[in-house]
Amino acid sequence: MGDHLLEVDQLHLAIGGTPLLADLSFTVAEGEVVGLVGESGSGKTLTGLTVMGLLPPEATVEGTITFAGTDLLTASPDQLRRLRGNELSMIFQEPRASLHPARPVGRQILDVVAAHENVPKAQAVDRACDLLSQVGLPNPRRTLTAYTHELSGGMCQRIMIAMALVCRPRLLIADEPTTALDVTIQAQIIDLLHRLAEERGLAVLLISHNLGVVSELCSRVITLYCGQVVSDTRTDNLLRRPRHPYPWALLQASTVDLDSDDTREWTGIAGAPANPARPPAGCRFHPRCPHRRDACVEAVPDLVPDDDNGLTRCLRHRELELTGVPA
Ligand SMILES: Nc1ncnc2c1ncn2[C@@H]1O[C@H](COP(=O)(O)OP(=O)(O)OP(=O)(O)O)[C@@H](O)[C@H]1O
Repeated sequence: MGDHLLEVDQLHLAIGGTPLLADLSFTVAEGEVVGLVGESGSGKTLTGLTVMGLLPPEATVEGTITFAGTDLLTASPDQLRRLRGNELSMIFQEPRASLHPARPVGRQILDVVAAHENVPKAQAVDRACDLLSQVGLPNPRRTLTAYTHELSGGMCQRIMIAMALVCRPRLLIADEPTTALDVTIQAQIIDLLHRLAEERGLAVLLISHNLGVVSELCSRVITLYCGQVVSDTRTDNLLRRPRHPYPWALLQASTVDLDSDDTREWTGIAGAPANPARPPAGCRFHPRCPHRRDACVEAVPDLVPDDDNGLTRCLRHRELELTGVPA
């Protein structure tokens, strides 16, 4: 396990005494592009914020988060600043909300460059232009003088990605980076992330509820349900033959079609998501699971190796024959 860039182990998170993430464990290797999926409220964003150390003061965290060999939960403030400022970056769903509306975007990018690199202004401008070209923005010098209201959502997201790249991160946590964008622009942002991952060896943790996005970009998918990992497996295996009834239900409920350009968002599955503050006894998914047995109500399943070299949290994962989506 030592060669993982990020290793989250038995993470428990509570905010104001309310448990929200439970026994969460996963890894991301150097250069790996991994999806983190689940319905709204399953804990995806909180997982990203916990790794970034962006939690409110009333949060309590247990477990370990090791990034490039350093435990982020016990590291000194200096170490954390260095890692979180330089090697770890996060981008969010609403790029416009992350940018200041009354300052030219160039000023905001130059602030980030200045915070990371001690270079003269002309060189900082060159560096900002170079980053804007790298994220596919035409006419970077003109873009530097623009305000967010003059730019499209896709352009704002490219600018956020450029700002995340200033510090040459090894891991980018991208939280629903395409959700607020129309389908054509979504595809362009996915292509951009794909190119950056390949060219820079950048590891990406892609948070999404969109199976299409995840299947195009990610080699592995981690599925969260009610603050827990229920499945962690290669994307092709998940699509071909899910081992856990929750990702299976997500696939069935989705309009995933690997040959079409539709938005491929899942349309919801029967029943309401369980509340991590008051999780059901036994398997947290059992109240919604069409495959449950009495044992599922009583015993808490562990996340265990499955027959695909993945991990599954289901007592019945070896006996269930769940169908995926056509290749
Ligand atoms: N600061 C907070 N204080 C208390 N509860 C919170 C806080 N932030 C999030 N939660 C709760 O934690 C749970 C997980 O939230 P999170 O935002 O991680 O979900 P998500 O999977 O990212 O969902 P979405 O797709 O809607 O963004 C939700 O029930 C949410 O209401």
